[in-house]
Amino acid sequence: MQKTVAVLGGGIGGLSTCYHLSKSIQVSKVVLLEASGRCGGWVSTTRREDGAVFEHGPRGVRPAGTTGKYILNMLTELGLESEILPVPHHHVASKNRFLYVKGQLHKMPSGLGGVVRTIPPFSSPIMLSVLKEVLVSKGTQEDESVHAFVSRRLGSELADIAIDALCRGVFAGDSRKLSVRSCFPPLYSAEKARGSILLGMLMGYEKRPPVVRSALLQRAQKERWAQWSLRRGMQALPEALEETLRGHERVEVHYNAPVRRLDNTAAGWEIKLEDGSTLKADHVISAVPAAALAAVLPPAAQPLSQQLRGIPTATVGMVNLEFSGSVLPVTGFGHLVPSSEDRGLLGVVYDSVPFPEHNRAGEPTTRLTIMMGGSWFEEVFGQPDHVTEQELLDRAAEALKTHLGITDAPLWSKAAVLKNCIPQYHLGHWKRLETMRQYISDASLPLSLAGASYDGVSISDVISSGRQAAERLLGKV
Ligand SMILES: Cc1cc2nc3c(=O)[nH]c(=O)nc-3n(C[C@H](O)[C@H](O)[C@H](O)COP(=O)(O)OP(=O)(O)OC[C@H]3O[C@@H](n4cnc5c(N)ncnc54)[C@H](O)[C@@H]3O)c2cc1C
Ligand SMILES: C=Cc1c2[nH]c(c1C)Cc1[nH]c(c(CCC(=O)O)c1C)Cc1[nH]c(c(C)c1CCC(=O)O)Cc1[nH]c(c(C)c1C=C)C2
Repeated sequence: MQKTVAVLGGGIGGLSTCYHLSKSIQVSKVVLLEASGRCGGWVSTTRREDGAVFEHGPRGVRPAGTTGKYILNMLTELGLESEILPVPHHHVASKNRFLYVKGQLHKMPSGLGGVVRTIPPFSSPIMLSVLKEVLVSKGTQEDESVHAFVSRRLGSELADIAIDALCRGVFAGDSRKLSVRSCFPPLYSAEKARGSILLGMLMGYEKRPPVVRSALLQRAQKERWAQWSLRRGMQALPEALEETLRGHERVEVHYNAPVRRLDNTAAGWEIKLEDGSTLKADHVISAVPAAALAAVLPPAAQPLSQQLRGIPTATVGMVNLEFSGSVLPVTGFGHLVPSSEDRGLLGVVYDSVPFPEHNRAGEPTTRLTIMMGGSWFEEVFGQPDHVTEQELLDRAAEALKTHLGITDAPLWSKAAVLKNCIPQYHLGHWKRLETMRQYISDASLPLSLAGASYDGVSISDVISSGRQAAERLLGKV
């Protein structure tokens, strides 16, 4: 097989796809087509001259699970080992996460002491709900909302407060709409395999593929890393991937190359770009958001486009702030706000706590990120295109004052609306994926799907989706 493969989208998913394709001599040419003038997609870092680093997208990656382990091996291959900033499990940013409920910050229960006692805002010990969970009979539905699943198994209080907030802190989404099967596969699989989340966690619920234990992975396990970032910010990861690809003779990287139309001909794909030029490819791997792929597929693939358009997204209002000195009344990773408390304010990340290395040099400062909107964006702020930076800054300042008592004027700020930045895996997402993949197979379309729209939104999941798309094409899986 000597193929030309076009990869659509230069986010972390598209870059990972190209990286894995480039390792095989079966592919004669890899062409990466990215609409914007930069790589990385939602992975975006501001690096100031005084050394301060601000994240506008992802800020930490979990090394847990197969996908988390795999990415550590990739960091070694990319020569990024010395850049890693690990946060171990015993770090205060791993132990302390807060919920803002009824006008007060509450530390989320953690460790044995935290789960055996009644700790506000909960009215009974979490351990009690967990032990009772073993006795709850197994669900029979093919899918369930995250909220319904947790209410049924662990009680409505945990679902209303903790799980509602968790879904906002990962998907910026609504636990009453998000699918447990697609958003939290371990919970769904544990119940299916063992009849209980607790038993599933204790006894195991799936076979995990072996992962090569590189020296870095062994170090992460020995030091018990909970998450990691990079010294020059998360953007250093797509930059390193891009640099590696640029040095590769079989890879072409095109920026400012928005794909406008895909036509499937007898000789393969004809890819029309915005500038009117056309490229040919034997296979296309799409790593653009589902709706962006739907917009460029030919009319004949309408059933697929319709399914792709059915994957919703959430918009996040994001404000990065820097303050002089130490302004936080508590220390930890940050706090989340359940939707019952404030629909528009999702949470606040205390960036300086896990990553003080990203503070400016020479002067003590505090960096915070306030995240707003998500599934509630339009309801609270109106149309994303009409929301001003000042509105976001004012809303962030109000939250910092009421939640944390911070009234100082910031030294530096940046506000942005991240339109449609997180895909929402709503109830039945798994069935939609099955229908789409069946269509691609039945129609013999030389097309693969990668990126955050399908099988996980975390950096590790998205990198893994690119690797899997490449390996399937190369016949390894
Ligand atoms: C605010 C926020 C915080 C997050 N925090 C974390 C975190 O802490 N940890 C974590 O693990 N994950 C986090 N994530 C999730 C993770 O960052 C994303 O899921 C991931 O970066 C998505 O990568 P992607 O390549 O699938 O998509 P994208 O980043 O959306 O990349 C797609 C690319 O396709 C391009 N494109 C679109 N249309 C076309 C076209 N027609 N032609 C050519 N190119 C096109 C776009 O310009 C873009 O560059 C966060 C995400 C957000 C938004
Ligand atoms: C307040 C909004 C958000 C915060 N982070 C995100 C949003 C929308 C986005 C996000 N955060 C994480 C991921 C990756 C998920 C993964 O599987 O690794 C994404 C897409 C990591 C994460 N953040 C929180 C949790 C519980 C997780 C899962 C992994 C982990 O346990 O570390 C909680 C959390 N997120 C935010 C805050 C303020 C917060 C808790 C205090 C911000």
